[in-house]
Amino acid sequence: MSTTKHLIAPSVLAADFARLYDDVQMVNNSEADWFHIDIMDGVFVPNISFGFPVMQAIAKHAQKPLDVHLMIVDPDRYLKTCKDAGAAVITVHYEACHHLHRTLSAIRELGCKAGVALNPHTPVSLLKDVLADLDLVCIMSVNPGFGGQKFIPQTYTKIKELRELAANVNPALLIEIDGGVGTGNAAALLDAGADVLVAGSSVFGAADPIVAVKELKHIESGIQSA
Ligand SMILES: O=C(CO)[C@H](O)[C@H](O)COP(=O)(O)O
Ligand SMILES: [Co+2]
Repeated sequence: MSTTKHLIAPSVLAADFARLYDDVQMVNNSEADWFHIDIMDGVFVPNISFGFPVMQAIAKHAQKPLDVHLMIVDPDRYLKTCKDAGAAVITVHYEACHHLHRTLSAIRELGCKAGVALNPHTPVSLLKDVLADLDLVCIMSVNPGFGGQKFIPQTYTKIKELRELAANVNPALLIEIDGGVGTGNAAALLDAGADVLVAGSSVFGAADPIVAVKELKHIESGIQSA
């Protein structure tokens, strides 16, 4: 039986913030691999989610790595705070960085995995000269700022383009898809070359979130592994 290689990262943005401890335990007890933590500043995106004190509270009880998605301007200001609050992966937005190579080096110097997120309008080709300095690229399949939005189909092409671009420079690069992911598009995303699936509303909005995670975890890519 082929073991699934892809990772599932439930987005806490879609959790019940009035019962956050219970939702953290749900993720701990599920087959999820990471916690996806969406930090929004109301400037880079037209929404404010939560900050580092809430992230620290999640980290206290989380039994899986925290995959932090910084949707904030000038993220260099908060890299150490983010690390100290428990981040394992820190993803900054390409569109929010003036000196991306320096920011990625700073994330790695903190001991975290370095990720870059691309808005739907941002081509993967812009990452050409930093691909070797990256552990993860988060391809936004919605416009960032809100959960529960409609998946943007152009994402499939972007995944294939990125996989090709990174093939020689960084074959181990993790491609993460964030926004509108569920059982309806997961197999096609894996076929296109995705490694990590972020899922907010399709998990926390499900009748049984544990089952929803299990279904995403056990979805097989249609392409037989070589
Ligand atoms: O980064 C995000 C929004 O900016 C969220 O991670 C993303 O939307 C996941 O939520 P959903 O699965 O409900 O779309
Ligand atoms: Co996100």
